Amino acid sequence: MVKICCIGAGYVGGPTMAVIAWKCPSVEVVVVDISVSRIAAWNSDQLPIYEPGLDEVVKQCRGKNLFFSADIEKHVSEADIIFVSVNTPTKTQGLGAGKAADLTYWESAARMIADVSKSSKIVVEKSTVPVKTAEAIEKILTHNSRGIKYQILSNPEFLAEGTAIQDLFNPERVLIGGRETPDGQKAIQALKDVYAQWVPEDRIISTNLWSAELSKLAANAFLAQRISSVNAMSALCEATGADVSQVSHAVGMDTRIGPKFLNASVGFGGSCFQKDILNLVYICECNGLPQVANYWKQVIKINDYQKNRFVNRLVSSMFNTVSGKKIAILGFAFKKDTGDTRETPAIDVCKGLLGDKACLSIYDPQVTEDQIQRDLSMNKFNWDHPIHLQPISPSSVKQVSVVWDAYEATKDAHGVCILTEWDEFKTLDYQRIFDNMQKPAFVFDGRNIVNVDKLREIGFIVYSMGKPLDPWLKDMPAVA
Ligand SMILES: NC(=O)C1=CN([C@@H]2O[C@H](COP(=O)(O)OP(=O)(O)OC[C@H]3O[C@@H](n4cnc5c(N)ncnc54)[C@H](O)[C@@H]3O)[C@@H](O)[C@H]2O)C=CC1
Ligand SMILES: O=C(O)[C@H]1O[C@H](OP(=O)(O)OP(=O)(O)OC[C@H]2O[C@@H](n3ccc(=O)[nH]c3=O)[C@H](O)[C@@H]2O)[C@H](O)[C@@H](O)[C@@H]1O
Repeated sequence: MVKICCIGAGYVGGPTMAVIAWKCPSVEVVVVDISVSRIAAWNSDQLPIYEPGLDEVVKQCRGKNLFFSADIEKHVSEADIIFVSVNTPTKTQGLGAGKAADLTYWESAARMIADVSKSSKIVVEKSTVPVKTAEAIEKILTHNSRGIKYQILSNPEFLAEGTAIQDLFNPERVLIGGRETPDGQKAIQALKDVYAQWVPEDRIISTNLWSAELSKLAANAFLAQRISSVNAMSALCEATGADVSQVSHAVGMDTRIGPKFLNASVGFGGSCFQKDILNLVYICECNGLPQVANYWKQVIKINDYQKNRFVNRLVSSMFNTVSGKKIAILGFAFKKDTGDTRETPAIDVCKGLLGDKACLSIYDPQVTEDQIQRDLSMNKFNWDHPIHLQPISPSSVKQVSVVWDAYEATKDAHGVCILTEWDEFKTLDYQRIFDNMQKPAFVFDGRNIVNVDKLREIGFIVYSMGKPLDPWLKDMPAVA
């Protein structure tokens, strides 16, 4: 029986291994983590992450060929294939701070593998890492090998949160990079054999190590670039009276461009887009390519501009002050169908409004009060570390209350901000919300999910990203 061990029981390690276990009953899969509480949660009825369809897959396999354990060394030493899916956050200090990937967790995992291994291993990079990381890992392993052979593979993950199980069941491609040596090719084949249990062979592609590592950074950069492109257009739409949804539709009908990933928004979030682009920028700079670095930097700059623009629109349309005003925040997760708040645009928008002394009442169906308070009091980049190593939230932010109902959040509010596109926000009783708000009542839709005409009929002043402006907003001072 092939034994797989995955180091890192997070958003990638957990679902990916659960699906491998489900699809490969003859493989034993153990997921290990330094966070004991996370492992306990994986072994309970309340999984540590919310992902549609995940519960069922875990329940079917757990205890049969899928295990979650904090006994890292035992399971690493017994495994044939070791996936490493640990955090690779942006460095906060020292060389490359604010850009380079922090490989501390990766390196400590690699050293531990070298310490405990007694047989040959295939070590698979599942985390997103800088190009050439495999070389560094190879050096750590071989310099400490005591005669044991290691093959390093790069097998980046392309799943998106909220659709992870669907993406893993039916991936558009599985990418495996390895050494172009006979041993390297043998290792690629061994991993191919696992995926081939359910992925059609033509979708499993193999490349050299560096192409696989770079393809992952490139894919995320291209995706984020699309969003920044459409968001840049949204600003121009507002200035000219064009409607960004109509522009996206018309542009996306060109099959060379395609219709997906062209929704204007308050900005992209999530744990990876910004981190991976910063990482790419750093790699370009280190390779003497400042023009290329600057090109990709713009994707992040437009994203920051979009979040600022949203806050400025809000404040300027509410008589240039939100001091002491209740603002309802609907949605805090970085996208729907996840409870993940890493780099969610809601953090920047909320901090912007708090900076103008607003009182926020926040509702998200999947995010806890504790998480929101932590996010609003934590420094940038401190969030992407193992939970037990994160700073303890100093004190809760006083002007923030977290409620469990959209109607409660909006009661007596001056304005409503929609920051996550949860389906339930599309079907709220907006007449009821209007009746219970201060007047004039504002809606700022950062996800373009409400029916603008209907809301205006009710009496709301509505701002929707990239849509023709409400006459009220046209008269307000120009914004950034
Ligand atoms: N979240 C996502 O949708 C995707 C993430 N990725 C990449 O996958 C990697 C992991 O991301 P997530 O799963 O989202 O992070 P995560 O934070 O949810 O999970 C990482 C886990 O690794 C554990 N860990 C850290 N160091 C460890 C060590 N030395 N030994 C054992 N466990 C250790 C942490 O306690 C944590 O539970 C990152 O490189 C990310 O860029 C790639 C594709 C999608
Ligand atoms: O490396 C990763 O972590 C993953 O990053 C993204 O997945 P994810 O961040 O989970 O979610 P996306 O659906 O890509 O959304 C990212 C952000 O962009 C925003 N977005 C997305 C699409 C769009 O048209 N407009 C838009 O603003 C979303 O609301 C969200 O805030 C990629 O889609 C995955 O392929 C990749 O594996």
